[in-house]
Amino acid sequence: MNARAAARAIDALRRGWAISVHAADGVVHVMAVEGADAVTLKAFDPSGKADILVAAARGETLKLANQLAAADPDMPVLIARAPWIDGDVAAAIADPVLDLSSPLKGPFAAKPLGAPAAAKATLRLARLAGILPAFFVGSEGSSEASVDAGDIDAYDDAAHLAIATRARLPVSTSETAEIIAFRSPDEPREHVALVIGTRDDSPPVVRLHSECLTGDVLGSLKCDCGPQLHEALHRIADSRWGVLLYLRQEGRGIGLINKLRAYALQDQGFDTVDANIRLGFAIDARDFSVAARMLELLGIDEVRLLTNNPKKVEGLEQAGVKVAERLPIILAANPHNEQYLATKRDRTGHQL
Ligand SMILES: Nc1nc2c(ncn2[C@@H]2O[C@H](COP(=O)(O)OP(=O)(O)OP(=O)(O)O)[C@@H](O)[C@H]2O)c(=O)[nH]1
Ligand SMILES: [Zn+2]
Repeated sequence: MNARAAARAIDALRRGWAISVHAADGVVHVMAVEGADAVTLKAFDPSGKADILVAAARGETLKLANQLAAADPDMPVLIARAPWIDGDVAAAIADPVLDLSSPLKGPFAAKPLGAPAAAKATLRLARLAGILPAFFVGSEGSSEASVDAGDIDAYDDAAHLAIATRARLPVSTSETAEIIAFRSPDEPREHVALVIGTRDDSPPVVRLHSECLTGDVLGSLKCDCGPQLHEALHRIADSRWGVLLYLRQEGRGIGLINKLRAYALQDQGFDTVDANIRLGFAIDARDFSVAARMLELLGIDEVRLLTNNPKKVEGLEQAGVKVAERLPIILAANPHNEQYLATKRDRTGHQL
């Protein structure tokens, strides 16, 4: 397994370059619909015959299903290219946010997938690259990067995460806090831990906070991230000792731009769960093994976890961290996040 190959493929996709994705059942040559322009598309697909690969959920909105959907509901859908599907139509196929402003014409037709495992691996790359899960699929041609399905899993593996550096960081809740930065050679996201208080043998109060640029930095009222972050720092500072893990898992792991696309869908009336599904992503794409690895590197094997999300407890325990206690972290709603919190309670099992 070669995480470098995945890194190159992700970089190429974000630049709009063609890549090939290999799996046991074959290979697909793809270019992200989102990254393509008239010139690059012409070079990739001179005769305008490249089909379009989309996530299962997007296929459903377009009233299409893959031939293997009965066995695997997550199986991507290959849309047959028709002469009227130009670059603009392809962009509208890729991006559900455009559904209201450019209603899709259709009818679309699904084609059998030549290499289902390679197609699924391609969609996993879309999430890692933070792009829409929609690709032109060309016939054999030159590609800028070549990646194997196994390489993609290696990229996501937290095993290579290591402590890069540490320093004192006085913060408003604790003048004696220490910040510890973590890095993996495989992928560019740098996670940090803030350790507060004096370490002893008791399990620390720990908060796993997933990055939310809009909530943490801009004071967004659409979610509860900013207030939860500050409340967590206070609760940790009031305990004997504790750790805040700041995880670079923006948008529950789909990236900032895709999260903002989910917000645009929320503007159209979809809730946070349906918006993710409509974009073609999991409801929650996070993997808490990164957090577990950070705790391991800090020498912590048992925690008192500040969360309302039972999946965080499960995720940590599965990754080998004992959760001695779950500490709720409940804050007052505001008119903009009332519905978001209700959806967390009713659809994602948060104990609110
Ligand atoms: N995709 C998506 N992500 C969102 C949305 N609103 C907030 N987020 C992201 O959700 C994450 C915040 O989740 P957390 O507060 O860590 O955890 P949680 O799952 O809500 O559980 P708690 O520990 O109970 O707070 C951040 O990465 C936010 O960017 C949304 O509408 N769509
Ligand atoms: Zn938020």
